[in-house]
Amino acid sequence: MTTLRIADGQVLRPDMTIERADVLVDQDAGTILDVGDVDEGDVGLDAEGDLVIPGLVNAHTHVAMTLLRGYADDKPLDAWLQEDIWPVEAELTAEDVRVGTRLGVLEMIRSGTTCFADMYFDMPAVAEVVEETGMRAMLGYGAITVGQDDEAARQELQDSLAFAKEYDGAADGRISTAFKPHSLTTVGEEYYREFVPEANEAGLPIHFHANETEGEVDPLVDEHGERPLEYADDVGLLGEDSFIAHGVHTDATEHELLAERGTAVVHCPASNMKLASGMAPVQDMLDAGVTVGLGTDGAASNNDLSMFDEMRDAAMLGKLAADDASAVDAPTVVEMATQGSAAAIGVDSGRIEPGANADLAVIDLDEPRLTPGHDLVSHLAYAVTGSDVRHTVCDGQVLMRDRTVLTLDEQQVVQDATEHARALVDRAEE
Ligand SMILES: CSC[C@H]1O[C@@H](n2cnc3c(O)ncnc32)[C@H](O)[C@@H]1O
Ligand SMILES: [Zn+2]
Repeated sequence: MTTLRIADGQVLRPDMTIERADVLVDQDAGTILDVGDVDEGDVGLDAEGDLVIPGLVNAHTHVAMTLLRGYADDKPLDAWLQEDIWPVEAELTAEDVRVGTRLGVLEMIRSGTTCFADMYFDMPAVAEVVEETGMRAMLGYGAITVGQDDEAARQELQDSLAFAKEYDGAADGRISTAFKPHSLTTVGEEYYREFVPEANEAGLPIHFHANETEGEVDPLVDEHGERPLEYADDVGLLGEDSFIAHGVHTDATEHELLAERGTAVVHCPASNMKLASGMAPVQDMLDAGVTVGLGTDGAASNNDLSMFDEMRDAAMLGKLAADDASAVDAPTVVEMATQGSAAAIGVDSGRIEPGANADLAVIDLDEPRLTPGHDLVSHLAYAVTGSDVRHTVCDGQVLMRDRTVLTLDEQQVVQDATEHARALVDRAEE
């Protein structure tokens, strides 16, 4: 057995306590073997003076949108998508998606994220990047039927199902998949009624955007005579493995429904603030027993993929939404970015315990901004930034050692992304 010992760090345990310990990893199985005083195995990563945390789980993103970072800002969701994003996305090639995904994965590895849930186009290209970079991911093709004739609409949903069936378990099990219709408003009811049973029969999780803006709720209520998530439940979308993105404009009835069905919510605070979509009632959801994870959404509505920024935003916005400074506290957001996100997307990561996936990040605490160290969980939520991450490990393999990413050529990735982004925008503006 090949092992990796992460020695002498301060380790964040699943109950949000911190203890000095070594972490021993089985690199063949990609799992954690032991946490404590471990003598066996050579020291693979020195973590003395560092904080060892579970790799962060970005539970909702569109990674290749890194190519559109800063392309269109300061608009609400509908105008942003329709006037700027969808026209340029119509010009995307599979190579653009590959290059943009490499840039996003580079950013994530550098900021301690080891797993992400992606919904986008050209998903085989995303899967290739996951395979080559050693990340873990939960992938799905985002199907949209509005504006399509019946044949094209049905093809969209078939494509989403086919990708999910073909790629589940790829990259030595690091890829899992879901059926991912884009949203409750961009996929017609008849298509949900036809294709959701097939996804359920195939045992596929389902992921979609829901209740993101106030403007989308009223038309859904008018059309279906019930709250959006009641409608989602009627068409079979709310299962135990399913997870929705955003859930900003949700009420108590919907929280109860989500908790009953075991459907998780992925909170995307930065995107919700930037697009002025609103403040999700996160503390209410948690109090109702809903599993809540955290996601960055795409880099064009954030504008980065750092889960540390997302934790801070979630804590700050959660307090404003609840009008209560004690709401969505530091341990809660750290739990959301680790165990909550992992549970939402169905991966056994997000906790440093024997048996769990060996997905870890090591944070350098030797930084004025992180001094003094009264409470390291508070630091994780409010003070650590992505650049404090020193080592990143996924599936037992070291992806970044001493701030050098080992599975990507950083300079090449940045150069390719710059060129592809420029050419993409030129094509769109021709
Ligand atoms: C069909 S692939 C995914 C699709 O979603 C778009 N998108 C990016 N951010 C958001 C958001 O906040 N709400 C809804 N849709 C979003 C992305 O640009 C792709 O077109
Ligand atoms: Zn999204």
